[in-house]
This record gives sequence, structure tokens and C-alpha cells, in this order.
Amino acid sequence: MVAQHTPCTLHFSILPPELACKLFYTMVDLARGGWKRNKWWLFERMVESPHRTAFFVRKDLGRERAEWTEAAQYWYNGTPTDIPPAFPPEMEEACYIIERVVNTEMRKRKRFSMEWRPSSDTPEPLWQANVAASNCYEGGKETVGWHSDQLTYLGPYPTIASLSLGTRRTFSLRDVVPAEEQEKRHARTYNISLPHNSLVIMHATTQERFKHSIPPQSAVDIYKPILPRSAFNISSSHSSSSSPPKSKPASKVVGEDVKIEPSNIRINITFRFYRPDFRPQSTPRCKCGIPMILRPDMKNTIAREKTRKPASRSGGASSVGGSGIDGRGSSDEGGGLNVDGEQEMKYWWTCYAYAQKEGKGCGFWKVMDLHAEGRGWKEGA
Ligand SMILES: O=C(O)CCC(=O)C(=O)O
Ligand SMILES: [Fe+2]
Repeated sequence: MVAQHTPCTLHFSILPPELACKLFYTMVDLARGGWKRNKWWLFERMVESPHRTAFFVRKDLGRERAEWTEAAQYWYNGTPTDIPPAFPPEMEEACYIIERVVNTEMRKRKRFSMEWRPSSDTPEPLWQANVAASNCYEGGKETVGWHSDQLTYLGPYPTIASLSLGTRRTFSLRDVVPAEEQEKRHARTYNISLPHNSLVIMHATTQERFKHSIPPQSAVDIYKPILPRSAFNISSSHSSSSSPPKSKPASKVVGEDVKIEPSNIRINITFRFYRPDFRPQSTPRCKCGIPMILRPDMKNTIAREKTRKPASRSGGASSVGGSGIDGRGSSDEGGGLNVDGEQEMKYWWTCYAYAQKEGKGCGFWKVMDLHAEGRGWKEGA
């Protein structure tokens, strides 16, 4: 049903049970060790997200690693951050398994012309995670509000693999109805229950056509790990923040040590592929001099503005962008269909200063032009 009604697929028991359990413990301990509450962009105002979050960069990336380290601060709303940690070993192991599933699913699906493609001489894999963002929700009151993920480094039509560990929570997806269709249909909300060790793959168009959230719940089902911490030589969570972990061989585990601690925590890990043609150095800057963010034109505003001249969106100095409304040439003939006959999505680069300067950004925006900006797939690249 998920695949039938949304651009997502849902996969149960994705990891070997022991690995899922161990990864849960590892992430819970890391979260307790100092993950931050992020600021979130929500309906034109900033709110502090009522859950904790962390950002990881894959370790064997070589030169690329430094660049994505720079990008990490945008995960934290533009706040400069320490160098993000590498994937812990269990996360690396999980990622390897997840990548195979994602690539199998992607090969079954239609591809979009603006979507990332590997070069013609190395056609596989289609998707390889190079960063991961993780969330920790403790109890039913910790949530994330409606949003679609920023595309600044993911580029158009991204694929994001989202792993759930621990307590079962509802993942809500709601489609965004373009303005011209609002009289014909209403948005629909799909509530998907995500148990421990399940994977949601948000395929291409999920970020363009839908918003997602983890809504609050008045009660959550307690998660009982299949193995105690001591089975993995991990010390009790109670002592983990105050004293160094005590290693114990599993065979010596007796009495209290084998007790399984029930938990009300859900850990989410979103594995992401940050595109080489959207690396931080290539992000355009606004009049404030800071890198802009990339967002899809979910409501089809650009196409509608194009038919209403002159181009002006919010009036005054804030409509200074506009450069991309005209002058594309590639896609707007044929009723917005591109050369592959698909209804082409448009994207805005917009000023991100509101996140850092209490809403006092320059308001600059421009329409993204993939080819004019030197991005996208090139034959033999
Ligand atoms: O916890 C989840 O499943 C969703 C998290 C999310 O939407 C995000 O990190 O962008
Ligand atoms: Fe998200």
C-alpha cells in the first residue's frame, strides 16, 4: 500500500536482528552523549525541534570528506559545527546492507532527467550513501514537524533511505497539492507505522511532492531489545555517561547483567547521497553573502508566475531574484514537459539568512538552472 499510494517503499526486518539491536544501543549511547536539539524551518518560522539530532560523514571518502564536513553545518541550520564523526562500525555495516536494497529498488523505478546518474563508464552503483543524519525521539512527545528535506546538497529527485530502530512510531506523509489542482483534489495524509528494524526508502519525488513528519503520540509501545547490552560488551546505559564502558566477555554475563532494559526511544538514521555536482563550493550565495538553500517549487509557483508578467513574487526588494524565471529555453515549451516527456519540477535557490539573523535575510531568490549552473549528467563524465 505504501508503494501504491506514495513514492516510498517500506521494507521490514532489513538488518540481521543482532546488528539492528547493537546499532540501537550504539546510537542511544551517542545520543545521550550530546546530540543537539536542532532548529527547524517550519512554515516560515524557526522552531526548535523537540528531538535530538546528529550528522555523520562516511569515513572512506578521501578528499570529498572535508567538503561534506563543511556541508554538515547546514544540517544544524547554518551554525558552525565541529568536524562530524565518521559512521560508527555498526552503522557502516548497516549502510552496506541498505545500499544493496536501495539499488535493487531503484533499478525497478523510472529515473528522472535531473536525477543523479553515475557516469557511463561506471554505471553502478546508482546510489551510495556518503552522509547520514540521525534523530533520537524519547517518548511520544518528541516529534518532527511537517517538512520536506532541503535539497541544497542532495539535488533534485533525491533518494533517501530511512532506518527505524527501537520504539514503533508513525511516519506521516502528506502530498502537497499544486495551486492549479486545489479545486479538484485535497491533500491526503498517509500514516505509516514504522517498527524496529524497518526501512522506508523515500524515492525520487518524495521531497518534491510530499511533506513528512513524526507526529506526537499520547503513548508509545515499549521496545524490548532481543539481547541485553552485555551480549555486545556494552556497559549499562546508566553508567555510560559517567564512567568509561566496562568490557565483559558475553560468556561471563550473569544475573543482573542479562536484564533487558525496555525503552521508549526511537532512533532514526537517514542515509543520504550528497551529490558531487551540488558540493558546497558550488552553492550560489545571496546578497547576505551566505550560501543559499535549494527547495522544490512544490506549489508550481514558478510555472504560474511565468504566465503572469512581469515576474514578481513577494514585491519590493525581495523579488530581486527572478533571473531564472525566463531565459531557460530547455523545458518550458510543451506545457512544462521536458525532453523526456515528464512534467518537470522547478527549484528555487533562496536566501537562508532568516535561520541565522532572526528572519532578517535579504530575500534573494533565483530559479535553479541545472545546465546553466554546470550541474547534471554529462556524457563520458
Ligand atoms: O524520524 C524520521 O523518520 C524522519 C526524520 C526526518 O524527517 C529527517 O531527519 O529529515
Ligand atoms: Fe525529513
